[in-house]
Amino acid sequence: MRRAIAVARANLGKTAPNPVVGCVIVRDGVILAEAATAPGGRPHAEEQALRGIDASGATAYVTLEPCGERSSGAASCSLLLVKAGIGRVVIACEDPSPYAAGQGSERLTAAGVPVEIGLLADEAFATLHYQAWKDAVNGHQP
Ligand SMILES: Nc1c(N[C@@H]2O[C@H](COP(=O)(O)O)[C@@H](O)[C@H]2O)[nH]c(=O)[nH]c1=O
Repeated sequence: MRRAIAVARANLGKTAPNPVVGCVIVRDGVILAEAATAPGGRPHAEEQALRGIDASGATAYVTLEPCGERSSGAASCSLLLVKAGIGRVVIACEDPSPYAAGQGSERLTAAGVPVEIGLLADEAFATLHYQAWKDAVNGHQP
C-alpha cells in the first residue's frame, strides 16, 4: 500500500475532477503492475494496471475504494477487477462519491472477492489530499 500511495503521489494535483488513486497488483510478493489515475482523471488507476497482465488470483492494493459505476457508463473498476479474476482487494480509504460509496466494495464482496479496508488509511488520506476530495463530493469548496 505504501508503494500504491507513492505511485499515486506522482499525479497529485493533476487528476481533477477525479481524486488521485494508486493501484499496485501483486502476486507471490512480485509486483505485476502499478498505475495512478491519469492526468485529467481518466483512465482510472485500476483500469490501467489491469491492462495487459494476468491478474488472476493476485492481490490489488488501491488507495481509494474502486468505483462501482462510471459516469460514462463504462465498466467500473470493481467490475474490471472481478472480470480479471483478482483474488483479493486491499483498500486504504473509502470513497464518499455516489459512484463508489460502498458500491465498489460491495460488488467485489458479492462476487466472492475478499476485501479489506483501512490499510494505511491515515497515511493515504493525508498524502493524497482526500479531504479535498471529500469536501468536493459534499459540495464544499476544497
Ligand atoms: N480516479 C479514480 C476513481 N475515482 C472515482 O470514480 C468516480 C467515477 O469516475 P469517472 O467515471 O471517471 O467520472 C469518481 O467520481 C470517483 O469517485 N475511482 C477509481 O476506482 N480509480 C480511480 O483512479
